[in-house]
Amino acid sequence: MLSTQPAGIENSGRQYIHNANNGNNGDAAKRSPNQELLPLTAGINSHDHLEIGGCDVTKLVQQFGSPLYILDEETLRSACRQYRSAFQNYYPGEFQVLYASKAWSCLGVCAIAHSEGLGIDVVSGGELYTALQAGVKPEVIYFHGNNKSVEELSLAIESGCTIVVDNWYELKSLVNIVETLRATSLQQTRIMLRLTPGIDCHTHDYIRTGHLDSKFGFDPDQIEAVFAFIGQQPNLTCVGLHAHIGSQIFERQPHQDLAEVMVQWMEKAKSYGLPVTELNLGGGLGIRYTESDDPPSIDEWVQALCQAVKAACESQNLPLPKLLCEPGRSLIGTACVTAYTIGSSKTVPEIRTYVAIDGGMSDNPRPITYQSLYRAVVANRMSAPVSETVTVAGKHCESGDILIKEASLPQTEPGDILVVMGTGAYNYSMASNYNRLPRPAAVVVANQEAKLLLRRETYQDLIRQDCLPNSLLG
Ligand SMILES: Cc1ncc(COP(=O)(O)O)c(C=O)c1O
Ligand SMILES: N[C@@H](CCCC[NH3+])C(=O)O
Repeated sequence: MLSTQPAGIENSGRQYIHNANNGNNGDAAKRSPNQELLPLTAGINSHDHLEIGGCDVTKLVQQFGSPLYILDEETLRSACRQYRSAFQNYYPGEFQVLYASKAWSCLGVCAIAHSEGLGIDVVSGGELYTALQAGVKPEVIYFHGNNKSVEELSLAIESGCTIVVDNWYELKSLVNIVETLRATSLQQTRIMLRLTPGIDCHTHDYIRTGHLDSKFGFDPDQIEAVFAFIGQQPNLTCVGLHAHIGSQIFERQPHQDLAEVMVQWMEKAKSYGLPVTELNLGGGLGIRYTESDDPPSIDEWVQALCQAVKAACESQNLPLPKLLCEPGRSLIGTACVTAYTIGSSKTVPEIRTYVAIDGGMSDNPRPITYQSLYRAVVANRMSAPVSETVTVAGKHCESGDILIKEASLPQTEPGDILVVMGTGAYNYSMASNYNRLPRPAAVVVANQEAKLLLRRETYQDLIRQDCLPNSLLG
């Protein structure tokens, strides 16, 4: 077995692998994954290679190919446990943590989250199907979305999951569908209502959702009419209210404000006779993508949320609701890295050096979409001194296909393995086949073993859906 140095060692002058500055580097269970750059099990082995889950990253690439998503099971499980234990510590009522599977929906990830006692937030028929196929119980699946189709709503009703109703159009369609389905079988359908709370937060415009000018949810001026309407529906049980204000948030105040506003709406819903007992305050806790990112820990975030809900309920004299939250990024973001192989490079004198990798915007569209920042290390020479600032470019036919504009790296050469950190959330799930690149494989690593989570796509996969009418053949 290879000997391993802890990844938290101070590594000055070398590649940046020092994890969070929270003083807990030795004890993985206490480190909040969202405050780290690398997965909790990251280390350097005696070959000077990056190791994750006891697996040499360079060898994983040899075995499974490149690019490769590498998911550290311990980091994901630890984040799930930290969410649940924080609720146990700070919330005297019932609670349920959901994994927002939009961050990365696949069978293995849903199965891990579910095995840790988490439910699943889904936002499409495809995500719902994936969660069900992973063995997730419908009682802990919550179905979101601002334009669910009739087919999706029917699937949701038949599965028995809870539907988070987003707007009037959906509510009225739901009433009709439930009525039709009821002729054949059917219990009451559990719904929650998504409200637009009018709360702002500091994050990228595209990932803010709780401000008034948002496509999601019922506006405050519609809510009472919605409560009255639902009160008349014999087949729908409105069990609670939901709001989500945005993603990659480092402040705690917006969620505290949200708790206060939502508890007031709970009280109002009750005054219309709705049996609301559940309150879902969404996700949104940010993660550390670069050294300057400083999110609160999972524990701190949950504590703030719980205290705000308790205080609001006390002041309104309301019983504590069953409290739900639905984080995505802070559960899985840091648990995964992407390993690429370095190929060509190009120096534009006095401007920059481009170093190209064998993936790019198709496996990680976040930099081109949100100007997101990432950090990387050369995994096959971990103690090589950092000596240059280069621009890491993808291989797509697109000038904006730049993964990292200014990466501090040792001198690189073709064949080096570049590991980009923090790629667990919204990478695979937003991946595409642009330029007909096959999507990479993903492995889950633990205890020196790597198992396939997603097979690498083949060229055959790329044309699987293509049709070639005879009339087009010459
Ligand atoms: C409704 C809803 N819930 C949960 C999430 C998960 O957010 P995050 O990944 O920031 O925790 C999102 C994404 O922003 C969302 O839109
Ligand atoms: N896709 C976004 C997050 C959106 C969250 C969903 N509402 C990101 O990559 O940051």
